[in-house]
Amino acid sequence: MSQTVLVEKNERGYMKFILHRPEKRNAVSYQLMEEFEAALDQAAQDNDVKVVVITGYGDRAFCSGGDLAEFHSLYTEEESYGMLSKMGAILYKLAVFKKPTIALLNGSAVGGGCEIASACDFRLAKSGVKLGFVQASLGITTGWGGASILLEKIPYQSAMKLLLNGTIYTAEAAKELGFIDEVIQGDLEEWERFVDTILNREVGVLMAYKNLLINKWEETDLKGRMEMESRQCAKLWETDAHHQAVDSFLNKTK
Ligand SMILES: CCCC(=O)SCCNC(=O)CCNC(=O)[C@H](O)C(C)(C)COP(=O)(O)OP(=O)(O)OC[C@H]1O[C@@H](n2cnc3c(N)ncnc32)[C@H](O)[C@@H]1OP(=O)(O)O
Repeated sequence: MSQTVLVEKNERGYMKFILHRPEKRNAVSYQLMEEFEAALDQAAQDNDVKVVVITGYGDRAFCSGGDLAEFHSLYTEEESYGMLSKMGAILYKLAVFKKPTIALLNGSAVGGGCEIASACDFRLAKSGVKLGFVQASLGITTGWGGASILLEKIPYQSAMKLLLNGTIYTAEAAKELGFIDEVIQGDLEEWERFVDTILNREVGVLMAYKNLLINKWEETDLKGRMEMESRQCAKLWETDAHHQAVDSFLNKTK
């Protein structure tokens, strides 16, 4: 079975996680969850790593969210809660990761792909990339805690617009809403300029600032709010509206 998260360490002081399921547009499977969590642990323990960067393999997708085919076998509230809370716990770990994190949107970010991006400290996107919290159009909500995290990061009017509409935005429109920090024109490798200054800072300084956020989120029980979000999503998961929407995606004719 091939690796679903490629890990590259750069001598400049960052570690890149590359979501690697191109035939599924880098959708999140159980295997990917395991490898993603292991990569986070590896980066946390490596003192040379100052920044973690998450991106997708290829130029089509950052991440297309949960693997709709693999997770379609989860039918009931309880079955889906197991999967949702598992990835939710990993995204909490990403949100409270002790060093700065960046989502580098090389291609489409849909559904849970936007939840992963929300859990990072910064979101950079290639010009023209499409993204959206499409869960509402599938009869569910964000289920990995992504809305609770998003509400911590951008003005609530913008967050509610992204979540309630459940539609696709361009990177440029998402920047207007504050979701994307920088749109990269031309060569995606230009993203490195964004971290030039940060990588010159002492790791202790980076971690101390991050710790301020982590303390706040511990005090305001971000973890509990994310678990509640997974529970709410699980209730919607077992509705006909959701199962029909997923059937329709999986049975689409090209
Ligand atoms: C569980 C937490 C909440 C969630 O994440 S719910 C899932 C939300 N995600 C979606 O609805 C994503 C649906 N996918 C898309 O909209 C598009 O595939 C996307 C990402 C814009 C990329 O478009 P294109 O580049 O044109 O690629 P495509 O549609 O032809 O897809 C290529 C192959 O990948 C597959 N794929 C894409 N997203 C997937 C997914 N999430 N789960 C499982 N399979 C997925 C798709 O079925 C297609 O497979 P095949 O080549 O027809 O066998």
